[in-house]
Amino acid sequence: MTEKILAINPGSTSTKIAVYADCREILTENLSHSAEELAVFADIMAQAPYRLAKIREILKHNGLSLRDFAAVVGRGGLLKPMLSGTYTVNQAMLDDLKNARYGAHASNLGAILADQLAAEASIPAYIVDPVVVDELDDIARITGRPEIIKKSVFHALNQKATAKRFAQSIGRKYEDLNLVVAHLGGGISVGCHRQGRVVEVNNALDGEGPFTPERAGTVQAGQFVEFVLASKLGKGEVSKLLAGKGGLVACLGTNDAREVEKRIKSGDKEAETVYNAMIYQVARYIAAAAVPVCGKVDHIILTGGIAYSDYLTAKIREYVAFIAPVTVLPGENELQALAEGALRVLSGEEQPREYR
Ligand SMILES: Nc1ncnc2c1ncn2[C@@H]1O[C@H](COP(=O)(O)OP(=O)(O)O)[C@@H](O)[C@H]1O
Ligand SMILES: CCCC(=O)OP(=O)(O)O
Repeated sequence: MTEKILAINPGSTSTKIAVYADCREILTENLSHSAEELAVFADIMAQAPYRLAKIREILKHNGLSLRDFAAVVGRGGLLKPMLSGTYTVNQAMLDDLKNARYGAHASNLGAILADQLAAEASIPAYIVDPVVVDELDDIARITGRPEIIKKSVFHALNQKATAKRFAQSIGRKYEDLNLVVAHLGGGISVGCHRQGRVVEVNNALDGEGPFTPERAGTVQAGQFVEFVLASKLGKGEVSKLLAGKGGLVACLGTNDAREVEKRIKSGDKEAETVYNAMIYQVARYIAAAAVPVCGKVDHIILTGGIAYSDYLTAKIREYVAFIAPVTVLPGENELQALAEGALRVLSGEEQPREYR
């Protein structure tokens, strides 16, 4: 029997949804939310009714009822560190997300929206490979301050789905390869996938890694402390300096890499200098991600929205081709990966995991 799945991927500036009949996509929509639209909400949780109404409109417009679905699946947000897999949305998870117990990010809405819609049709709600999938080697967790332990926060869903798809495309098993995967989007994460496990990756949300369209990435800690103390900003505002108002937003006033490239083409030297610096930082993190496998990288994969840029991918290739061949798989496979994760559970191929 054909199982219909509703997949929901809330991002910082968009809500992407898709409907799958088994693994076949029959509808996809990408709703952009402008900064002005979102500015009226006090925090991310307050956006839930607004985003929910938009999803309902799409379903109605396409003649779909929640009763048509076997399950709803959402992107997984900031929760406790978790193993890769499909999780049933439960009360413990909803409580942690609603209270932003492990931090606030748009992905926190994935389980909340999936749960609300699924409850109305008495069908299950799931999340798959949340941003807190943790497969780090223990050595990667240690920092020079014993009270600060590195956390794994990255584009786990797209990184793992893209890496598995790449392995399949070359007739190899994901678990037999050493891959470096760079997700290049609003946030950027660069992971070392050693035989099916992401043993090292920058924390994409928390001031670690290359700077990005909207994040500061790694900044020199001493200077940052001085700046924050002198600024007298509150916690929320300081967090925004790192994620939301950092990177290209801070340096060039836009989070749109396409706009930056237009400026470069029209001779804007400042845009060129900043964008090239971001590219250089991504390349450095790719080289660093070769360390856990002592340089024995089978392949480097560039993915995410900015990987559509020939300008950027050509420059990264130039920097890192000495390590391993580079393949560009632009965009993200997140909605498909969500649907596949739900289907594996519905078909009995995989047991859903429980969040405790
Ligand atoms: N053809 C393109 N060339 C360069 N940048 C692009 C292109 N298409 C999308 N982008 C950029 O990709 C970024 C968003 O990537 P995406 O992976 O969708 O983000 P997120 O990680 O927030 O889901 C934006 O900065 C956007 O400008
Ligand atoms: C929270 C880590 C994943 C991430 O950065 O997602 P976006 O790039 O979609 O903000």
